[in-house]
Amino acid sequence: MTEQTPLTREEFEKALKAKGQFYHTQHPYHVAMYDGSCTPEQIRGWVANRFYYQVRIPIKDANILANCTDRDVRREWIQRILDHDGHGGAIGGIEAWLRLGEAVGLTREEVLSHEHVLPGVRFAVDAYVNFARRANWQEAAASSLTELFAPTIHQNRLDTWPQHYPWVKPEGYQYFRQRLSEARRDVEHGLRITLDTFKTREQQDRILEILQFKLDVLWTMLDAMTMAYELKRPPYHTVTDNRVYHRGIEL
Ligand SMILES: O=C(O)c1cc(C(=O)O)c2c(n1)C(=O)C(=O)c1cc(C(=O)O)[nH]c1-2
Repeated sequence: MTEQTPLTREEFEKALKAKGQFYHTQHPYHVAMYDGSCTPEQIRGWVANRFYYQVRIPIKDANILANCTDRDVRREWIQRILDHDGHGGAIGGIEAWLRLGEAVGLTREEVLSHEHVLPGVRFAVDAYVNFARRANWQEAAASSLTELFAPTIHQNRLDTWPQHYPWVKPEGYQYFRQRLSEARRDVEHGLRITLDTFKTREQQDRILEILQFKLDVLWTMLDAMTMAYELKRPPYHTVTDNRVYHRGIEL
């Protein structure tokens, strides 16, 4: 079998960016969020479920750090954990997300308890964390590259939510504001690692598939929320109105 010609650095970057067409911005749940047609229950459901992603991201990044043998990379990567957990006088992303929860009418306790987190969301997020735990650190770093497509998403929320959802308290928007610059910096670092590391066509194809896996994680989270909050078919809806699905156990 002849080896396939590797993509040049520019071609590889272009192929990674082309994956943006499958970003969760195209999911109907997100589309509804921007055009103002989400109900308060759908907004609250999204905020409560996405909190599970927020709290798992630093654990995911700690796994990457644990596997990373490059001191310079570790010195930069650690910033991601500090951004989410907070450091010095700055509140982190997790605290900012809890304030978003309060701004949309959820209590801190309710969000912190994960009581609204749907099994499909848990499974998707856990798959991402487990991937980062097992993969080599360069592949795990590449899986964060969906953030290439995220800066506009945060800006879109800042542009559209206040007019569509005036009942959301403005204090809630801090998270989206702080992510604008953080996401740009993270993605620049992740892209540098990816382009510097993966040089053969086989490796490059594998990274494109890993990025697709990460897109699948994000899309699947929204599918689970669609079932529960739009189609009113949460797990076990044919049996009970109670939230009987598992909570509070670490798998
Ligand atoms: O709101 C979003 O749509 C969105 C998407 C993503 C992403 O693409 O994974 C992240 C974030 N937000 C985000 O806020 C965040 O901190 C973050 C970290 C990561 C990552 O994979 O390390 N993705 C994302």
